[in-house]
Amino acid sequence: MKKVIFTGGGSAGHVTPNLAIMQALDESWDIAYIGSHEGIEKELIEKNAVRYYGIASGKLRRYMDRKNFTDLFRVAKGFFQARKILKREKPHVVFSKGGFVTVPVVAAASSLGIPVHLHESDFTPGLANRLAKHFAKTFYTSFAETAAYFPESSTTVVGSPIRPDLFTGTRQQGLHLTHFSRERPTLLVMGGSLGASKINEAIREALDSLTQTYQVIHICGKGNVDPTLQGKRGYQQYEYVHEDLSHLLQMTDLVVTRGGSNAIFEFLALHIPMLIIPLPKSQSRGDQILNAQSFVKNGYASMLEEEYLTTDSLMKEIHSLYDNRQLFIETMNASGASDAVSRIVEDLQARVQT
Ligand SMILES: CC(=O)N[C@H]1[C@@H](OP(=O)(O)OP(=O)(O)OC[C@H]2O[C@@H](n3ccc(=O)[nH]c3=O)[C@H](O)[C@@H]2O)O[C@H](CO)[C@@H](O)[C@@H]1O
Repeated sequence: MKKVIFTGGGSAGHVTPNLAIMQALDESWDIAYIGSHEGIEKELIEKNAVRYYGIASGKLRRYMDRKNFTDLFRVAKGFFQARKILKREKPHVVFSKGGFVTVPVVAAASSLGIPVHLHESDFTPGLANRLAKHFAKTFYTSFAETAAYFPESSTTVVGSPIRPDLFTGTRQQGLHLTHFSRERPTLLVMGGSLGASKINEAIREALDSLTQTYQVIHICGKGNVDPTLQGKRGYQQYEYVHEDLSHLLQMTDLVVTRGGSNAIFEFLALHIPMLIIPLPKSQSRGDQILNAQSFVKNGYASMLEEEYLTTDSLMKEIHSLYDNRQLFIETMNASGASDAVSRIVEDLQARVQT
């Protein structure tokens, strides 16, 4: 039997592309997963009935912190745990999606001569993938420009691996779940898989004005549901949405989102006009700003930087996006998004046959 081990975690963006590829592999494949003990990947993968191994994982930081020392030990521990799992499982190939937990896994795979395929979702590679690339043989990117960071001869621009079931929702089911009307436009707010407190605050401050025009679905992240707003007319909150997301997307007319690569490629594939409010440089390496700028340049999105986020600017941008929605939809329609999943699956098949 052909065997592949997937790895990736820390946030859903490092897991959902793995899920997309797993769903496309036929029954001739045996699949297992290595992630951290407590990350979101554990829940998302176990829900899909895939064999899951947790290993120790440490955060890799670019700055001085006392935890760097203890985390180095955790990474080393993770390496030996991963090696033991890989020796027992003997996969033909490891597929790595990024996130800190993947570094010891790909290092262990490389030490055992197991080929590693690696996918980078963001416009510029994160620290984990910058380290992991030294242990990988084959590279994939979502953005064309990102290929420059990897060896030319073994890198392919494939786009983002999107879960096939995200395309199978129905508007009818979405309306049923939300109890919304089919007459009014629906705005979906998605602040990244872990939520975005700044976006949550801004949306709630603008809620009375927003609900005069739109019905609002707000995915606000774990622990961020506001109980005082439960039952408010035209407003539905969710911490995180699993398989029902496809239905909510089918009834969505426009979206306000963080600049996480997977989310914005999904909206592009579904032709949903988007206003991106990227995670600012003060809280990140600025990758979401680059993701967003690339989408704005291509005419797929508009962008509002967090430092300019106020109730007024938010309302103005949302109305302008809605007024110009047809233009965005036509540009996204013409973009001809590539089929990342098929390309990666073909390569995995070929790897096992060689
Ligand atoms: C804070 C942080 O470090 N964010 C990073 C993280 O974002 P994050 O984890 O938010 O990742 P993305 O926005 O790329 O992807 C989120 C994924 O979760 C799914 N989803 C989300 C909410 C929900 O309720 N249900 C659901 O299924 C989305 O459909 C998508 O597939 O990884 C991305 C991909 O490397 C990066 O671009 C982001 O900068």
